[in-house]
Amino acid sequence: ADTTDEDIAFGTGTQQALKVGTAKPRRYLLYDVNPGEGFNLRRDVYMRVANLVKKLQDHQDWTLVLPPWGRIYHWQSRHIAQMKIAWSLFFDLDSMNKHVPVIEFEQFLKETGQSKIDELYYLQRYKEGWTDGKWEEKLDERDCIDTPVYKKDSSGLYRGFFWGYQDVYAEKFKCLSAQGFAGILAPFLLENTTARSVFVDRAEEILHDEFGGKLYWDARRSMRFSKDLRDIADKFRKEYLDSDDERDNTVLLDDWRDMKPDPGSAIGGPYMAVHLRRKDFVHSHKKDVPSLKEAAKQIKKVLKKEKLDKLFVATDAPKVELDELKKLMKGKATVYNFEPTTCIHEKYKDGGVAIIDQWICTHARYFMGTSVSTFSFRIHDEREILGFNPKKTYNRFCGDGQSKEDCEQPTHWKIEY
Ligand SMILES: C[C@@H]1O[C@H](OP(=O)(O)OP(=O)(O)OC[C@H]2O[C@@H](n3cnc4c(=O)[nH]c(N)nc43)[C@H](O)[C@@H]2O)[C@@H](O)[C@H](O)[C@@H]1O
Repeated sequence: ADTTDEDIAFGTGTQQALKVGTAKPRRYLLYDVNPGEGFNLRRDVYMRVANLVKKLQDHQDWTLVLPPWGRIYHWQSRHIAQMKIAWSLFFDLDSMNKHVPVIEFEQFLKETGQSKIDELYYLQRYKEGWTDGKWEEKLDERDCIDTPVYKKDSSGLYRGFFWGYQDVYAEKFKCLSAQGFAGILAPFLLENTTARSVFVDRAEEILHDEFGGKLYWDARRSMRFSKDLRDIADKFRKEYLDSDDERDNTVLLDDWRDMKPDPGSAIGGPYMAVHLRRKDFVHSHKKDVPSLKEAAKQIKKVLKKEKLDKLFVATDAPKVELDELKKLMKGKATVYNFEPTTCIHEKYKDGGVAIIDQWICTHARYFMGTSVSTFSFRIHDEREILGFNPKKTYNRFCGDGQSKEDCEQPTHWKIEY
């Protein structure tokens, strides 16, 4: 079963001498997420798929192809080109590669020398929902529930958005009803198909194999931000917030696998940071998202308790709201927010600016986020990785008039090393 094309070509007599030729050819797993999802949920889906690749790697040589960034609803700066963005603009690919092999989509095109994806599977739920009210893991080829976003052209090839690469097509397309953990796809990919490149779209349909387990955290820890973005954020910390890694005890070792700080060892810079998610959250999470007046009240309470007088605000709020918050904080704290230069904004785009905000929040002495925002959750993880005291991390704003019991604080997820 392990015979490869090379073995056949060279015949069995030369097999001994050509051991090197017995390696199976590299297979590629591509994936994408529902277009409506935001940046930080997409990062979570990456981790699920990365750990699927980890599983596949036990059997065959699979490489994960990273879906170019673009067309994200929240990236609203229309004057900036925000398509076909490489992962390396945001993340440190060397770090990610220490967990599983990953390449950019353009590298995939180069390596395969064509614009073809062999097989495309579009994940969807089961039309009938759970059978007998029971949840079970299952995976089946089914008719598409919704009208497919990929269409057959006159030569029988499947065309679609493919991240804006117009030449790209898939040779085969199927809808796949999936209910279960990411690993459910492993037997399917190993046994039901021999295609060299397989694209799984709507990968958010599958769940983490072991949420909060060692592999979960390995994938998470490997997802370091790019050095450029960290440097910009670090410069801001130093210039405005009296914060640097030596003093704050947040030194980053070159290799994430070597990092295992004692919980509570990271002190952070002498400022409080908040992630104040506004826009759609103001309406969609009304109960849990405070008015600006209430937010200011809650911030002041912490500043007093923590004896801090600097506040860093990360927010998607329009300028008028931020100005209002600044007014409300007058006399209690100096308020800082990161405003990119045109050059930084154009180069690193809305995604990069958001990462800079996250990295500054990560290094604060005390952090308070917004309920159920994945943007805040990723800051929690980052602070956990650096070794902050969980009491200074897992905090969130409460809604106006929300009782303490109703304002459940975020869960503390401990790293499994
Ligand atoms: C309910 C769901 O909420 C999810 O949002 P949620 O988890 O907060 O978090 P994200 O999935 O990251 O989406 C929010 C996006 O808004 C921008 N944004 C939010 N807060 C900040 C901030 O403090 N600074 C900067 N620079 N940008 C911010 C940024 O582009 C970020 O990726 C959405 O992704 C889903 O589409 C859905 O709406």
